Amino acid sequence: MNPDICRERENATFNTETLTNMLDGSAEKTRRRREIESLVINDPDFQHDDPNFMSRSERYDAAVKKSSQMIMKLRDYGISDPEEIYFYKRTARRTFHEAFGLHYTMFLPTLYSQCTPEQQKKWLPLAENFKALGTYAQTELGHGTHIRKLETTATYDPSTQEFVLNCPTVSSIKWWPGGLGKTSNHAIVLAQLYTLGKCHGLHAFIVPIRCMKTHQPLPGVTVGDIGPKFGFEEVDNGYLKLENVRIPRENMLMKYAQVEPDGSYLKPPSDKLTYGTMVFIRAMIVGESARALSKSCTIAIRYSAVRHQSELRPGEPEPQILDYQAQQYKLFPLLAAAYAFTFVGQYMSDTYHRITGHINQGDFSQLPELHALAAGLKAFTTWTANAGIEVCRMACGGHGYLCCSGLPDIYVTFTPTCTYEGENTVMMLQTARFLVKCYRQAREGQQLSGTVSYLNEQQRLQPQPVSSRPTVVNINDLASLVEAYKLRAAKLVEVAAKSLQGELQRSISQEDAWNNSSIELVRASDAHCHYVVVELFAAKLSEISDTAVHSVLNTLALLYALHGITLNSGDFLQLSQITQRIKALLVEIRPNAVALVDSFDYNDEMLNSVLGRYDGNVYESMFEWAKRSPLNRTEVRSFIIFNIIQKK
Ligand SMILES: CC(C)(COP(=O)(O)OP(=O)(O)OC[C@H]1O[C@@H](n2cnc3c(N)ncnc32)[C@H](O)[C@@H]1OP(=O)(O)O)[C@@H](O)C(=O)NCCC(=O)NCCSC(=O)CCCC(=O)O
Ligand SMILES: Cc1cc2nc3c(=O)[nH]c(=O)nc-3n(C[C@H](O)[C@H](O)[C@H](O)COP(=O)(O)OP(=O)(O)OC[C@H]3O[C@@H](n4cnc5c(N)ncnc54)[C@H](O)[C@@H]3O)c2cc1C
Repeated sequence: MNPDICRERENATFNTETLTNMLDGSAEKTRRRREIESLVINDPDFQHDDPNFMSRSERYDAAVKKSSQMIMKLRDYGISDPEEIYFYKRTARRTFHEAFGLHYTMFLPTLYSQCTPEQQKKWLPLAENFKALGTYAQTELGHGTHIRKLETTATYDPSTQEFVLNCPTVSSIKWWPGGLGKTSNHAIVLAQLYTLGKCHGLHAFIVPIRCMKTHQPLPGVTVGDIGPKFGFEEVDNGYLKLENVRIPRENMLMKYAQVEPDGSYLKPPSDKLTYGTMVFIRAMIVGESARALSKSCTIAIRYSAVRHQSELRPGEPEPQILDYQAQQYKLFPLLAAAYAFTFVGQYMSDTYHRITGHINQGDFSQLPELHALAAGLKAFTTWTANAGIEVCRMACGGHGYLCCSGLPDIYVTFTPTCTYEGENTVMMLQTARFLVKCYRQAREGQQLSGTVSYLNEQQRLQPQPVSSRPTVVNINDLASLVEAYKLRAAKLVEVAAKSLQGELQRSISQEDAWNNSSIELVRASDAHCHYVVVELFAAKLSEISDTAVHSVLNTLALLYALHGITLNSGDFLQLSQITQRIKALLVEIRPNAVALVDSFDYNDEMLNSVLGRYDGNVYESMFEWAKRSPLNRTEVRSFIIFNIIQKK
């Protein structure tokens, strides 16, 4: 064990196991998680070479093999709890995605949430036993964001009681769905529903695309892989062109909307229920932001504890780079954000399941807030985590640029979360739409609830414009900082609403007024989400009984809130002493930095990083890793070069 990293652990002021248990929910949950992870770690079937040493085809084949092995092994172990399956799979997958990913994350959830009981009886056994392997085909070449304009059509033929699926133009070709290129034999296809000559908008259909016996594309189906991407090497994101493909009427997901045998259409309680799977994934992505950022912080902070570089005081030994204030200022606010997003991810998942429980009982009243919250927090946390992973990579110097650091793979795998499942700017504008509506309701005296109730508060407190109020902040008191974030959010929502109003008074259209206020609208959503994150971090602290853990997390929460103020000082009165206070907090966190990342409890196999190894033996591991590179398997290439040189 590296002596530096041992010393770091001796200096910690709290028990990492206590914090790990808190993050897992209990000591028993930690035990069980580790037990499941060890099933993968000790399984020779999952010991393979680094995918970075493989070609794309080899990586795809290895990923499909691993997906199949996981299915068999989970059955053999009798692991069926979704959370335990997730622990098992994320340990086996490490940083990488899997070709079956969309089957689990979107195909199955869509069947669960949008099929009638009869349809579930038919499709769930097929899908749960992987006979029907599916993806979620919504995006087309011409449209990803604006789904009301998707062009694929599903036209009902009452004479045969079938839907005819068509991609009428090049721009209507389905493009991007994960697992579509080679893996899936079915797809949930989102298409414009036409029946009795009328278009009823976007609906979901189960479309067989490959033969379940031969895996060959079915008649009328053109399907394939869209080619190499920035990352996601294991995932066969694909294209799908449907030409007069007929499916039975029963293949339209009819929990909410129906087409009768004669072609008559029964409308759903809300036309946004078809969008439900996207809300689910957005809500879950918040937790993924926490995991990507916490893994990156674990790697960068452990490495910074063992890396010695430069000279702090002449004549003294080279210090650990973690002792540089500049290095602490890069990493510790991200460490604080990783903890904040971990708690927000838990809140978002709980809120999603609570509100969808009400929706399943027919109460749709909280759907707008769920959509706004999931959209905003997905955008807010992925933007922060995406930028943070790059900061962690660069904080590791040249070695951070090596694949064996794990950081390039974390980055290229995580970064599309800012685009897919709702492009982040578009998501922030969706949240803004909800906030402006709530602001107007508060102005009219309506009582708001949930995360927007502060808009009532600000109206009641003082009627004059929020933006004119002084901001007095006690920078050592988290409750006071939460108030500052609340006031900032209220102020920026008011600025955006007033911008819209001003544009409308110039008598331009609602749509142009909206577009001309987009900058304020996005900033209002960002401020709202930032307030929600700070508020939830503070609320979590009140649940912690262990004084040592409470103290270290309180320090992190203060750092997160104060650092956020310096990043947005234009919105807050710039409090000159904040920078000094931040410096003092960095010093406070320094002795606990390694223990704080240890508490995330990532085993080396999952972290997949020679820089972030638990034992800190970085250099030895890097050299061993490099020697395994395929380029080093033979000397032939240097022989070729030798020949070229001889010939000159
Ligand atoms: C941007 C919008 C939301 C706009 O939708 P629209 O129908 O044009 O609605 P609008 O006129 O803006 O607003 C009308 C109204 O619809 C509401 N609404 C919008 N979306 C939802 C929802 N999901 N749940 C509940 N309500 C929703 C809005 O809040 C509006 O409500 P309001 O009228 O203001 O009361 C939509 O086009 C959209 O969601 N675009 C993003 C598409 C997307 O997320 N694609 C993901 C494809 S799958 C994928 O990427 C997989 C990733 C891979 C992986 O996970 O591994
Ligand atoms: C790795 C990956 C996996 C994917 N997997 C799937 C999948 O499994 N299934 C699936 O159906 N799709 C999938 N997608 C597609 C993904 O959902 C879309 O790419 C995403 O929804 C963004 O849509 P777009 O590509 O059309 O971007 P665009 O909307 O064209 O975005 C381009 C720019 O236009 C801006 N813009 C667009 N509309 C507005 C607006 N109203 N106001 C302001 N600015 C706007 C955006 O902010 C952005 O800056 C995947 C994509 C990726 C990268």
